[in-house]
Amino acid sequence: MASIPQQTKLPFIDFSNGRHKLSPEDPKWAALRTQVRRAAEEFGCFEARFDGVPPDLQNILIGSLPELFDLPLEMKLQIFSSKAFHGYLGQFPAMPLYESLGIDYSDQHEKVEEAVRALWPQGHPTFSKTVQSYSDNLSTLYRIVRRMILESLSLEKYIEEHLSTTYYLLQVMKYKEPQTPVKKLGVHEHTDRNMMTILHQNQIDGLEIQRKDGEWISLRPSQESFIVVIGDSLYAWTNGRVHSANHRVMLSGSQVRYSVGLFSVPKAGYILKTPDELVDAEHPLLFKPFDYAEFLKFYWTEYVKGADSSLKAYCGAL
Ligand SMILES: O=C(O)CCC(=O)C(=O)O
Ligand SMILES: [Fe+2]
Repeated sequence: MASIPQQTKLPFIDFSNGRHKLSPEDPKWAALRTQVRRAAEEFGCFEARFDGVPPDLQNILIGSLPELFDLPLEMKLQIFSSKAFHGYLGQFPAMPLYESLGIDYSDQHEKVEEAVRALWPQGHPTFSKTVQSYSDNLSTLYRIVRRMILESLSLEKYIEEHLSTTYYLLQVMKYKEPQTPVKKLGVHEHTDRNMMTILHQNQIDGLEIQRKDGEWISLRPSQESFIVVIGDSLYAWTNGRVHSANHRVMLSGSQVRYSVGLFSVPKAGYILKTPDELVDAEHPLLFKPFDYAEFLKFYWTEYVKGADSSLKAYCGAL
């Protein structure tokens, strides 16, 4: 196959649709779907403009993060969850700038209340409401992208199953100011393990995405934009038809960076299995069926040992 020169910029896809929710009946749906498929295949990532989350809501959420991260460490540790990578993460010697807090089922009122009460025993209605409605609004973009990818593979029949077997985790992140003109590590390079992640940041850049040819691109998303990242679970489910983007955070300067990620995560007990339609002589099965929660346990145990904790090491089929 002739090699196509790689774009140096991340694809930008505009999902904004005024007062109407974008739907498959919309005249521009098919053209957007082509862009999504191409970006998912080539980069595993793209910048999205989406007007389904009011800018105020984005600003209130990002604006509430200093108060949250200023809480004493003991309080933040309260929402440490038993699941690896959920709850409070931070104090890593290898990533000293990074701290994050995750709220499982962040589109559901009771779950958010429970997490918030661990931080503020009296409750914090503004924060709870913001988290929930941000997750709820942004999940629409997730559903649109997911539908477009499945349609582009002629696998519409799996859409409902996909949506009912994943849940949302909202992770908020803080990166301390590095105080240096030379870039310092915020988060080491990785692929996301879940299905898909939608990121938003304050105006401090730092996210970098690796192209398939190995080059790193520094992203400069506009203030209203989101960055959509495909994770290993969707890469596995599609038998490699979409790419999961390797990415990292590198920071310089004297300002604190805050970011927010909405992660769509397969529910525990659900067995992720590549549909037979995507397996043939040209596309041999890449991964055996797996339970995501079990994979995460494996990931964490192997990771702390410094061993290969990739999805391939866990359930690679080749
Ligand atoms: O802070 C960011 O923009 C990205 C963080 C990230 O890659 C992650 O939490 O998986
Ligand atoms: Fe990530």
